[in-house]
Amino acid sequence: MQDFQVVRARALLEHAREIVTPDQVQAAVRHVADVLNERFRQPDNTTYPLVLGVMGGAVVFTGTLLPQLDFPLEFDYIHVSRYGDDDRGGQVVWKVIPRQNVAGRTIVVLDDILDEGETLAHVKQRLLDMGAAEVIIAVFADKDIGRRKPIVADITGLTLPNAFVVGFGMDVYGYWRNLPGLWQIRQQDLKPAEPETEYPIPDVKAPGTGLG
Ligand SMILES: O=P(O)(O)OC[C@H]1O[C@H](OP(=O)(O)OP(=O)(O)O)[C@H](O)[C@@H]1O
Ligand SMILES: Nc1nc2[nH]cnc2c(=O)[nH]1
Repeated sequence: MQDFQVVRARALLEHAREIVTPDQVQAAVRHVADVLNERFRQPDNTTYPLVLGVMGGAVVFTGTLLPQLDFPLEFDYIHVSRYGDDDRGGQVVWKVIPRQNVAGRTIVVLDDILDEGETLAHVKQRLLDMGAAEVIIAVFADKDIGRRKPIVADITGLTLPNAFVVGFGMDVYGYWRNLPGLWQIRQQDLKPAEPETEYPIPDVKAPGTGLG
């Protein structure tokens, strides 16, 4: 079983293409840090933001970014998943909800990727419903999907083409969150879409045919 995992993980990466180098990744994180520092480091700033990393994908982004922030902050995480081990999004599932009282506070939400935007739109709305005064969305990457999204990030590290990527916290079927750069997975290595459930068409006879 473990052999299978290793072989499958390696095969996926063998056919993948690096589209963002580790240096470019670090520059993107630096950019997000610079914008946040500019926003909160001013001497007259009295806001003590609650920074929430969206687990699991944001774990690497969060761990890289936090030591680059130079203002007082409180950190915690929330855990939300929409893709599970799949390469297509489904329902937003909350695994850990915000534990602090967010009412009246400025919240900075950190996530690895803004793709269709469903996850972060949902997270932002929930925080606002809980009384947050302000929700700032900072993403490592924003994917150019060629259509409108339900949310726009306030701070973006870099923009990606419309392809499924892994690395820097992002996984394919659970693999390769640990890569320091971003890799595009070959399209044919992604699972085909689930076929629509097909229901048998009932054999309806016209009335009066004498059948059935
Ligand atoms: O913009 P969307 O289309 O909603 O997709 C973005 C979300 O997808 C990923 O999470 P995922 O559900 O894969 O869980 P993970 O963080 O555990 O990988 C990623 O971390 C974002 O939270
Ligand atoms: N790994 C990964 N997770 C995602 N979640 C939403 N989009 C993506 C993506 O391109 N790659």
